[in-house]
Amino acid sequence: MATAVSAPGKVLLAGGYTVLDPACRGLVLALSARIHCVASPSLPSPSSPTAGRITVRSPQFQDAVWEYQVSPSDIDGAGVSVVQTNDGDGNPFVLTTLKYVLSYLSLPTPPSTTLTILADNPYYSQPPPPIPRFNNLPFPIKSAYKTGLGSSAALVTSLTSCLLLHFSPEHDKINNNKDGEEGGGEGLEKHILHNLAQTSHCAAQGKVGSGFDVAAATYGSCIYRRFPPSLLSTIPDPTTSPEFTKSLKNVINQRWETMECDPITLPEQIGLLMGDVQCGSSTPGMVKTVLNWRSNGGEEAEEVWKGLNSKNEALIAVIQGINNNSTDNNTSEKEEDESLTSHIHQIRATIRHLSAQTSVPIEPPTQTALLDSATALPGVIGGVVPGAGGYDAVCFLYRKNDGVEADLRRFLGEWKVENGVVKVLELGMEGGEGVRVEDVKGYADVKGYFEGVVEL
Ligand SMILES: Nc1ncnc2c1ncn2[C@@H]1O[C@H](COP(=O)(O)OP(=O)(O)OP(=O)(O)O)[C@@H](O)[C@H]1O
Ligand SMILES: C[C@@](O)(CCOP(=O)(O)O)CC(=O)O
Repeated sequence: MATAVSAPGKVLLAGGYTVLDPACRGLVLALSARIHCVASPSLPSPSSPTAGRITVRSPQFQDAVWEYQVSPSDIDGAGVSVVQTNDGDGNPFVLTTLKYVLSYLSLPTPPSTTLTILADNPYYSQPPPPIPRFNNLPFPIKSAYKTGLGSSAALVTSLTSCLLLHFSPEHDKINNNKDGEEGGGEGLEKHILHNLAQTSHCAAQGKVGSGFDVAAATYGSCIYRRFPPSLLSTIPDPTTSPEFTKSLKNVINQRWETMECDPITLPEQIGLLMGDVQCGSSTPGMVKTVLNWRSNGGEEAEEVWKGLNSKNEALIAVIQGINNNSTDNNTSEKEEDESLTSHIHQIRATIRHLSAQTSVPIEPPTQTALLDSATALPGVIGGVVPGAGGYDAVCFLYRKNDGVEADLRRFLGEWKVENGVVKVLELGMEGGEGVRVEDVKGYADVKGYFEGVVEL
């Protein structure tokens, strides 16, 4: 029997950098661009042993097959051993997730299994339409231009969930009840999926990001407050420590009480449009510089940081206010739009100040020109350079009135950037669904991608 799961991508509309601080919250929207993972028994192979052989394939890309042999560790209590057996580049996100999930399950010799990964098109810059679903890109993953939608977080979350469901005979679904609710319902609890995906993702990245991307991949759109970073530093080295498995299970099975992921959506009449500016940025370097500036900047830096956080909170409050008042007519659409526009402007002004203070191009001048010109179009409420900022993508909010989206698309299609024009990413906002189980029949149109498996 095959198991299929998908998890959504993200856009951090407000809270870039400040969300790294557990005292601050960020506004993250889950996107309809998903990464799918399908686990199926592998076809028997005369050259490999049947137990402990895991093959991971990402068939949209060149040379994207990773074969692993899984076996018990020589050290009692250490993580299971997962060794790549084929040549070529490794994939740290896949390897670490396998190691952590199989150790959590205490499964050192899983049955021979193939995991097929399929990513929706908006994660990477694409040729002009029409293109098929799960378009094939004729190069390795490392040569793909990412659009900043959190491919690694969606991948790790769907792979974690797929492995847990496929190898846990007691669960065939995900429990969608809110974590911690009394009388909780059946299925694999989301906080276990989340904690395990978050831990694997941080370990694979080699740094602890705020984790808003894994939270959105698991729980959907939310107002996010980071877990305490010290939580993960208690987990010792998986290869050498006899305490690894015990410590991992302990961290995964507890509730991460101070982390918050409160559901939120954009008001119904407000649309989201994202554009790929096709240049790319290096997030880790930008984060390091901003955090150093904060550590060394004394009271002045602290004031900017707090000011930015309170402006982010104010935007969140306006969105929640519009959502709560949607049935009373006291506030006109015009007033709502003006309030949103003004709050977005204030956040951007503080971000530009932060950019100037740190010399980090969070909202570089070329993006300022693009955002300001687009915001001047009728019905366009405002736009931001999301997340870490830079040159990956832009994100706009607009009123869903006749013609507004079409005008904005036309405008972006004519706006010149270094490598051409801004390309609209074909995606929308999702609500609070997050990671979900998929029907394997839904992949019938892309059967050719599923090599080496017994059945779909
Ligand atoms: N379709 C895929 N199949 C297998 N691995 C993938 C796939 N997409 C992404 N990855 C893994 O994720 C890595 C990219 O992760 P990275 O964190 O750099 O990007 P991202 O999560 O998309 O970016 P951002 O955090 O800026 O949104 C790739 O190098 C690869 O290891
Ligand atoms: C700068 C930061 O706050 C946001 C990065 O966002 P993105 O990956 O650029 O969407 C880092 C983080 O939260 O992990």
